[in-house]
Amino acid sequence: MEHLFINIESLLQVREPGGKILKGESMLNLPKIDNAFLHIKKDKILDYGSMSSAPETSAAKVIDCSGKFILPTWVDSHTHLVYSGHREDEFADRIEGLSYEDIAQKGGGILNSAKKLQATSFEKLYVETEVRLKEIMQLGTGAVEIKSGYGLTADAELKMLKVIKALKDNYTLPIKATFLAAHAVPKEYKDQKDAYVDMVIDTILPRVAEEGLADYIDVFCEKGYFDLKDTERLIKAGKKYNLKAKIHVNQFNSFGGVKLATELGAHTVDHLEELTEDDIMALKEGDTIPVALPGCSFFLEIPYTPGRQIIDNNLPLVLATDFNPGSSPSGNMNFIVALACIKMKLTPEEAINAATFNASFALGLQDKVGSITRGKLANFIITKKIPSYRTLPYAFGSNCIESVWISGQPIS
Ligand SMILES: N=CN[C@@H](CCC(=O)O)C(=O)O
Ligand SMILES: [Zn+2]
Repeated sequence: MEHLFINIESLLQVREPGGKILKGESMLNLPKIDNAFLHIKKDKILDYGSMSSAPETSAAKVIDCSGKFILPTWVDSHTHLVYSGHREDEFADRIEGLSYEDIAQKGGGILNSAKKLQATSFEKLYVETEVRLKEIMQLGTGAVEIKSGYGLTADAELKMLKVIKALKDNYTLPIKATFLAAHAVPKEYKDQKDAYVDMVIDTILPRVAEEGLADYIDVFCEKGYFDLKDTERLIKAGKKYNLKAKIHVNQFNSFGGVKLATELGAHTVDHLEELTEDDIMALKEGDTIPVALPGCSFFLEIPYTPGRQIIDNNLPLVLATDFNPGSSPSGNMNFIVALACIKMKLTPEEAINAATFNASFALGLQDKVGSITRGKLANFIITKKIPSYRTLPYAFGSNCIESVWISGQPIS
């Protein structure tokens, strides 16, 4: 099946194949073609250009896009989409003055979600997660990373990863799975953190690798969770199974995790709300990609990742939702792009680049998604009739999306 989209007000993020991740000033450039056409065949982008060179074809269904913009779907490179139940009570506790740390200390937080998830069947967990996956696709996400980490036992971690595997099998959007058993020390291992890390490395990780259930390994490197030594052990253990590292780091404290992760060649470092000059230096010395999660800053009222400073240091930046029940219960990438502009002072062009093209590199999906490029997946957003693409972050609470296409099909 072929589709030809014509009279597109502006076709955004148009790039030739083989580009590199955007750093510094290059993030300001959002390449576009005004008054454009887009031609797709089956699940791929076949061609695009200005309307003056639009093909005359009877093979394609023609769709008029006058007044509308087309851009690649968002790439959400950091989510915890698999969870069971919610944590609204903790939300209310925080409104009454408790901090995220206070709640975790009383057995809430990640351990609360782990308790719920351990008691939930695979089938129910799949259904709960699928609802969220469908929701984020409607919101324009066309590739996503999903983590384990609310299991914290071999069985429950594998259950989570199998839910992700089932979603990979049942949906055409690219999904990457990340193994995050080192998300919190479970109650059963209280005061025996080393024994828990041993168990993760010696028992769960080999099974995860053997069954091919993960693409990445992650650690919550933070005071009260996992320290530098644990993080190093887990990154090195993942490497033995060819799992690159994506690390939760510097969410509340900066104590050397960024330097360690970059030196060990982590693929991404995510959060970075607390970032020192030394951390910036470490990022500049390596190839590790910094990922900001402004939904978490918004929801927990903690500092925003200094994205402006990261870009001004000629580094790349990626934006993601961190969709999870505790610190960011939203998978709305449109809101993330708006927050990045409003709170982190990114320009709309920088924010869109961080949430599409650069984000595809954070998942190793740069040959498949992230831009309008011949041969890439036909995963794109058609906006409503809006005055400018800058309306997307500007009208932050409005739904500017008319339809979302994944693998050459409109999703319903
Ligand atoms: N910080 C660690 N993990 C999640 C939050 C987990 C939770 O509160 O359930 C995050 O990325 O913010
Ligand atoms: Zn997270």
